[in-house]
Amino acid sequence: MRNSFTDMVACDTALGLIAACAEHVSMPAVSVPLAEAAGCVAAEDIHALTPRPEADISAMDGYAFNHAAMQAAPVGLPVAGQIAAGAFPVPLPDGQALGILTGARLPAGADCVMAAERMSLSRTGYVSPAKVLADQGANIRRAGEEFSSGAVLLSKGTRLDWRHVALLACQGISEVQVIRPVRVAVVSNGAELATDASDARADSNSPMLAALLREAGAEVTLYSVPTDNEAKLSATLAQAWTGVDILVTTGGISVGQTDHVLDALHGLGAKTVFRGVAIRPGKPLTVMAQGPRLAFCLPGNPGASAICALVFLLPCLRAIMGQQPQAALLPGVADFAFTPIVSTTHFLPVSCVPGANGFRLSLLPTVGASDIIVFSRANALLRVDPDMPVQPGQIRWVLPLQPNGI
Ligand SMILES: Nc1nc2c(c(=O)[nH]1)N[C@H]1C(S)=C(S)[C@@H](COP(=O)(O)OP(=O)(O)OC[C@H]3O[C@@H](n4cnc5c(N)ncnc54)[C@H](O)[C@@H]3O)O[C@H]1N2
Ligand code: MOO
Repeated sequence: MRNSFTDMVACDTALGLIAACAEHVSMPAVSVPLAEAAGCVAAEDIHALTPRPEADISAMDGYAFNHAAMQAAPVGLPVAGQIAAGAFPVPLPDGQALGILTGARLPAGADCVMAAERMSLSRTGYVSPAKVLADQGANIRRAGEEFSSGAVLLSKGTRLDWRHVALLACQGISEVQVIRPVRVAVVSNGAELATDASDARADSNSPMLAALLREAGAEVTLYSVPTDNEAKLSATLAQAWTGVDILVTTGGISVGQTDHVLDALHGLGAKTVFRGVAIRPGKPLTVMAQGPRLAFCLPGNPGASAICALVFLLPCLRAIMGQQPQAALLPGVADFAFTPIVSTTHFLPVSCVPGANGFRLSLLPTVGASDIIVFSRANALLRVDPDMPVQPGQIRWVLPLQPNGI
């Protein structure tokens, strides 16, 4: 089978087969300290334990008083004391005002707060509005106005970031149930990766894939097999696949005499999910499975490896971790034409920059599947299906390449 692409599948067929495999893989929930939860995926819906604010509180540093009492007091109300956040206040004494600080709980009996700079304080200790009396209820943040107890704060499958950390921290939550990160082993191979090879090449795919996978929330272990020896490759693949959820290989899957990855995986009992995809670049992409454990065999050409990881591997990872498989796409207006070759889905690195009518998409010059630098010049990836040639002026949707969007 190694030397054949006769059973190559279409792009969407490959995505469908991967999605079906991902359904058989599930990650257990684990508890992590909130401080370490950014980047993890929530394993359950999280509900508010308490309303926010928990009680009626002051929105200003100023004075709390009873509106009717202030209205009826020609020289204002005597200030009986001060309430700061952190202490439970005594009820407002009848016919008096209390100094109050931002965030402090409103004392029973008070129904209005005015900012200190809008009040006059007499030498005798009476406080009154400097100009106009604020409305009843002014400057009070009501209990539960942001959310009530039991409200859904975040849903299962949410990838946590600083926003969710703040939300959970305000509830006093210090531990979160998250989906255990998918464990991935990345194995590069090839005699040219040996540092002492007479024509040595640097391994750029392993660090690239590790960075992509870690960004997506995976736990990554790297292995290198800097030789074309099939037995050594097989031994490392067996070791790498033990205890991980996904094995990722890069290189050694085409039709060359030294391309041993697929045979080695067969030897380890793996079955082919698909061999080859009608895409460019990335045609040799092959996925294999052994029970619920998946092996993504990516091409060695760095550009092809990156695109296969972005388009096929990361959606699988997200699905396994309970997230939407497809990352959000952005619309832009193409300023170029591109005609795909027959029956082939192309992936084009493009630049996506703000223009007069939304984002403008421009094709970047590339030398093809081996190109690395084009990904530093591009900030998005455009999928072009065989029946959807690109025309200038057309709106097309692109996948942002940077983790924080464009
Ligand atoms: N007769 C054919 N030859 C090739 C075909 C084909 O259909 N018929 N397909 C081509 C395509 S498309 C691709 S893509 C490559 C994929 O080949 P492999 O996956 O077997 O990759 P290698 O041959 O091992 O390496 C290709 C290229 O990539 C470099 N490489 C490999 N690993 C790394 C790494 N970890 N970091 C950086 N660069 C790496 C390697 O040095 C080669 O230059 O096959 C075509 N050939
Ligand atoms: O598809 Mo290969 O991945 O063109 O270089």
